[in-house]
Amino acid sequence: MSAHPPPPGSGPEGAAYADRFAAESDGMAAARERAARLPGPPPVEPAVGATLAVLAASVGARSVVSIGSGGGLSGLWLLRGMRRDGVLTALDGDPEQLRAARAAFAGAGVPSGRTRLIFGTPAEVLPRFSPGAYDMVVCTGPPRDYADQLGGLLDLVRVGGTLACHGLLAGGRIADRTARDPQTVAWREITRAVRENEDLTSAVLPIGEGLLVATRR
Ligand SMILES: C[S@@+](CC[C@H](N)C(=O)[O-])C[C@H]1O[C@@H](n2cnc3c(N)ncnc32)[C@H](O)[C@@H]1O
Repeated sequence: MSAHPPPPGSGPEGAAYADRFAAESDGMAAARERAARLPGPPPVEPAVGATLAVLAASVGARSVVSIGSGGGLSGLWLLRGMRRDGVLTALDGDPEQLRAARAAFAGAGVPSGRTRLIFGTPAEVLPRFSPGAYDMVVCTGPPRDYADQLGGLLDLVRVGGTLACHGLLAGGRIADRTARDPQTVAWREITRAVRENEDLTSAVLPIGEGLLVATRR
């Protein structure tokens, strides 16, 4: 199938507008500043955060798992969209990132009972979670670190719930069939598994570094 030409308004100007449209709270701005001082990949762009919030709201999310808490920015966006009694479970393999996420949630006035921060990798932590018990699972870490756990992550999502994975368009290599670097290979595995899963309806949203979304039918 041939690709359509990009519509007017897409590209950098469209992306900048989408980020401006997604107004971040003071707590989010503080979390972004704190995250910028940490080593490691940057937090999600405002437009991606806002999309995560919309997805959380659209599934009436009460329970969300976030793989790769980072400094808590995506968590704050998710909490904005979740029900007021919802609980966000966020895990990260870096204690410094978890500390930053804890500070971000406290600084934004999030009641402590609404977040559960867990140190560990998906492989270590997933066995503790109940299959089918989550309205949404969000992955923002490097795909190599959870590609082999994708089945387990999908099992967490209830029928009608949503999986969102951020970063697949970073570097523009996924569409390049000759690209063989480990991150691109991991993204290919993830996108193929999601697209071929008949229990999922999926799409790629070209916002931020690319958001793969899939809803369990
Ligand atoms: C892009 S950052 C997350 C940004 C965050 N979601 C936000 O928007 O604020 C990716 C995070 O994944 C974490 N991470 C990377 N590999 C991991 C692994 N194997 N297990 C758990 N966390 C991991 C990193 O420590 C980092 O904090």
